Amino acid sequence: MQICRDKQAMRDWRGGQGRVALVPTMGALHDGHLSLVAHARRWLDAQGGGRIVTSIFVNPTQFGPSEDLATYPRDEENDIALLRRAGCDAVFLPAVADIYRPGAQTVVEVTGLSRMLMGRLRPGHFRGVATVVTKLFNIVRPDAAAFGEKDYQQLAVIRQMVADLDVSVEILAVPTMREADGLAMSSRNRRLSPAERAAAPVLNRALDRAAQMVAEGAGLSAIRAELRRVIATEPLAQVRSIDIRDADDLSRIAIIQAPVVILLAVRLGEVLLIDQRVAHPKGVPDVR
Ligand SMILES: Nc1ncnc2c1ncn2[C@@H]1O[C@H](COP(=O)(O)OP(=O)(O)OP(=O)(O)O)[C@@H](O)[C@H]1O
Ligand SMILES: CC(C)(CO)[C@@H](O)C(=O)[O-]
Ligand code: BAL
Repeated sequence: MQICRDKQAMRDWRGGQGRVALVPTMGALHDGHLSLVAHARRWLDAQGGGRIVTSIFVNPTQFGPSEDLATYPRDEENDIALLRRAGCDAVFLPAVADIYRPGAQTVVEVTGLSRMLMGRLRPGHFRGVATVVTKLFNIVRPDAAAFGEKDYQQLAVIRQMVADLDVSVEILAVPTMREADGLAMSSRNRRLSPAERAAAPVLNRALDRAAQMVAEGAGLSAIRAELRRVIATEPLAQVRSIDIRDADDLSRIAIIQAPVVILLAVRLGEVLLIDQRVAHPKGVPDVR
């Protein structure tokens, strides 16, 4: 596996390759990330083969001033070993100064989608994400890039950016990998205390219950109340946001007539966890 520590090394390696799929990450890798690598491999195989690049870059511009940039988990040695074992072909590990040159003035912002939901909780977050993903696409020039459905709004932002700016990268959406007790895998799970970790599967339990209610034809306010009730069974869990939106464009809905996405942001101690579930009302087939 080729290790590229700056963008020139990445470009040099990329120049000699054919088809490439990119897996953008912030490191501290877990099986969820490795499922993105496996998904990228299946996509490449279906196209006749190619190489996988995983990027590891804790992107400062997507963290707000009071967020966890300084404490974000980092584990480079283990990440490299995991990627080698997973059959990744190259890893891109740039320094912040290599990605953000002094005097840079240009940003990429998906205006509508970035200002709602997590964008309200984390102002500027999706501008940072869209900007760094654009830069990664320009450096690596991938044919496809894999993103997890766990970060549902991020996936929507990237899809919108790619469509709006005519970026010729195919976006691969990968289902959420979970621990045996249902907790969505996340690098931030490492920062949970044992008691917080024990409480954390409540997000998945609440989402299961809400999806069942959607299928049974329940209304929005009853589903929201039930989500709050289930989460309140764990006193350590503090709800930051509960949203039920159109699954395609994340727009607000008055009644549930089409597939919806249920989005949760819940704080456990210092850690903000997110999870989501797409749910289908009775009689509306899953055609997504
Ligand atoms: N459990 C998971 N299953 C599938 N994909 C995942 C999972 N967790 C993260 N991803 C995806 O991996 C990519 C990189 O995410 P990132 O490095 O931020 O990891 P993370 O575990 O989501 O970390 P964080 O704790 O910041 O949420 C994103 O596309 C994200 O959606
Ligand atoms: C897509 C991403 C790598 C951009 O920094 C990040 O937001 C993430 O890890 O999901
Ligand atoms: N997985 C999303 C990256 C972030 O929380 O900043």
